[in-house]
Amino acid sequence: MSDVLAEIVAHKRTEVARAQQRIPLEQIKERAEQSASPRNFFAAVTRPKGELRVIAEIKKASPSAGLIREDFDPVALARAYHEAGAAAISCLTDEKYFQGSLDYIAQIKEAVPLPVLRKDFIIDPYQVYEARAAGADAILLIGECLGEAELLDLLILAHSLKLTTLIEVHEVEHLLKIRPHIGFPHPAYTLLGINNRDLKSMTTDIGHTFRLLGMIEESDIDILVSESGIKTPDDIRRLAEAGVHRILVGEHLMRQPDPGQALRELMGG
Ligand SMILES: O=C(O)c1ccccc1NCC(=O)[C@H](O)[C@H](O)COP(=O)(O)O
Repeated sequence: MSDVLAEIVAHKRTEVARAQQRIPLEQIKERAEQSASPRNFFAAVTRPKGELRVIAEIKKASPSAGLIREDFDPVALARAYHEAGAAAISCLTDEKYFQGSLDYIAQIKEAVPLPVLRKDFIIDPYQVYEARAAGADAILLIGECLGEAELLDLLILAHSLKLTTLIEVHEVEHLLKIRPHIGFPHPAYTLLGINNRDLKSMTTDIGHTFRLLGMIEESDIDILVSESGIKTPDDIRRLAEAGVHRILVGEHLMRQPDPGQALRELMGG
């Protein structure tokens, strides 16, 4: 694990412990069970087959870039993304490193009909219940942060709560670890993400998706999401030529004066 990821994960453990003191596990479970049924994130991102679907990200800051957008209104951003044709929204909920908030999810869902991903560093079942209680439709699980048994436990829990899971990897060894579990425990709830961001060098390269593509079954191409460092219509054209039609874009959109217009241009007008 890179140093930055190790630091974030260590902080998450203390954050989860503190959250459990405020709201005990039994209580957060009850809240999760009482919350409205999730929107279908999986279907929004994978249908129609073979057509571009964009997960547009709401992210104020990041460890690699610092503050990305000063004029930050998550609801206005969600509306702009929806009007521009985003298939779904990814919302950073980590407070310390990304200046996000779990509260943004409910605010966004009240404003737009799109499904929303809780983009955070999930390492504990408590956070899965917390995500569902906050209104999330999907959660991110990062291969680099989780052992195989932990990953399977979290996948089973997410599925029992009807949440879509985006399992993301950067390193080949972690792709090898998760590959046998793609589609587990149910094929209509799991997406596979290749993150083009190298957290050791803090650089992005969409060539990383092309390098790992050969290790992915052709039948899984429709659930494959290329994430990070996507900035131009040409990036999207190159990914589409390789059969990759699902993408997640954050920083490029967040840096533009008009993120909705930037998304339209990125998607080819
Ligand atoms: O972005 C970072 O600096 C970062 C650092 C440590 C862990 C994760 C990090 N980013 C999360 C993401 O991968 C991106 O938010 C997401 O894939 C969108 O990427 P981009 O379009 O390049 O903003």
